[in-house]
Amino acid sequence: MGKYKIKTLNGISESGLEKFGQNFEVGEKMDAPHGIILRSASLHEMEFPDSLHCIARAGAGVNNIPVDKCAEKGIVVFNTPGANANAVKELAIAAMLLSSRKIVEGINWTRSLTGDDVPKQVEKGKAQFVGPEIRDKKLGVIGLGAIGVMVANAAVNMEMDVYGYDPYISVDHAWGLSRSVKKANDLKKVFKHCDYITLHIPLTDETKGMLNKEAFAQMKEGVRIINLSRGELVNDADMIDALEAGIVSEYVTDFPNEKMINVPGVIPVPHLGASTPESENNCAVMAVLQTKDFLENGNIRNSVNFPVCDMGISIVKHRLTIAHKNIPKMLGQISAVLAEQGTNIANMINRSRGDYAYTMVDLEEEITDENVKRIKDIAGVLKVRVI
Ligand SMILES: NC(=O)C1=CN([C@@H]2O[C@H](COP(=O)(O)OP(=O)(O)OC[C@H]3O[C@@H](n4cnc5c(N)ncnc54)[C@H](O)[C@@H]3O)[C@@H](O)[C@H]2O)C=CC1
Ligand SMILES: O=C(O)C(=O)COP(=O)(O)O
Repeated sequence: MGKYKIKTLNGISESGLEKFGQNFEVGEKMDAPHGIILRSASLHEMEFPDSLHCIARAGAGVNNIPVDKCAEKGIVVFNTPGANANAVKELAIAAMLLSSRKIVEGINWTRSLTGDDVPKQVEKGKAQFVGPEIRDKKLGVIGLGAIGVMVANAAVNMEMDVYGYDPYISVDHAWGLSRSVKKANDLKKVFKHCDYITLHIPLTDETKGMLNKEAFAQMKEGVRIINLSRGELVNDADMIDALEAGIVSEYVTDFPNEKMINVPGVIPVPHLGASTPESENNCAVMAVLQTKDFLENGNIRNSVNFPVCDMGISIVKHRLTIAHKNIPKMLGQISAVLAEQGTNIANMINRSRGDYAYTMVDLEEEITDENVKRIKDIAGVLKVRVI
């Protein structure tokens, strides 16, 4: 076959793209791509061509991708877990300090000073920018994944009293969490006790609008809220009311919109969470290597809609990969087609995840086009590739 075609959306770091190598053609304009690599661009309105096998989000959040629609078409969606977590952790710490110490107002005021006695004006005027330290304050971390764990641990190191809430925490992340972080069994505990609350959860149907009127009503007066996760996790109208009422004293958001940018107490940041050279490189390298391994060998790592499935480098005549529904009799029907052709199966694995499954078959002989079509026609088969 010819070269694999990769379409890029958003600026993807060159240090990642160069890892594709000779077998790949990469560019913003690409007809009938086999893969797409992107950051935050929305794919919700995009029509996916039949050629498309995979989409890689160089980053964490996949709410810009119609993940279920992709699964239905057998398109594997990847992300790059943890690759930008340190960048977001550092901004979260900065955000807590920005929300406390009136740094932005102070800088803006200082820049407005004129005359030849600026040092004198500074000393006289600084009293208006007093703000509290974060040490000994209570911080609630909602979501203890790659970022939340790092933020919680860093806050412990800054001598904060940290509460963590995550009903779905993974074993690995639980292992990484400082023992000083207190477990909050419900959000009420976080809302009631915390002076700072930081969100590190994905945007899903469950989490949309999590911080709303009811939530604000339970919070400590003057709470500072950090949202480097997604704008829609917070109900904007309710946040504006909570700011006006003094329940929330400061709201740092990495996802500002036209309603919020000039509201007093809002500190709007232009989605800078992952904007460091280190995290842009990490994400791009991971997204590229996962895409390359999938297209060249059919292996799946870090997908958000298909299971982990890995048979190493393909060294046989042909490797067949089949994305299909997780329903009975699939393996039997696939192997029946191969048996009828008299083809020996050298190796085969099948993995499932929720409603979807993935099967890889190494064959010692070529499979005929007709038999590939027969496998494609099995009810429940979503996509078949011969590598
Ligand atoms: N501002 C930026 O540039 C960036 C923003 N993000 C956002 O941060 C989010 C988190 O990123 P990671 O920590 O890397 O993801 P992650 O998948 O490692 O962690 C998410 C955590 O949230 C937990 N969670 C899910 N639903 C929850 C709920 N209802 N209540 C409490 N916890 C819940 C999960 O169990 C998981 O531990 C991303 O989904 C993305 O939206 C991520 C990277 C950069
Ligand atoms: O990884 C994420 O979820 C982010 O929000 C980062 O977005 P970006 O890649 O900087 O457009």
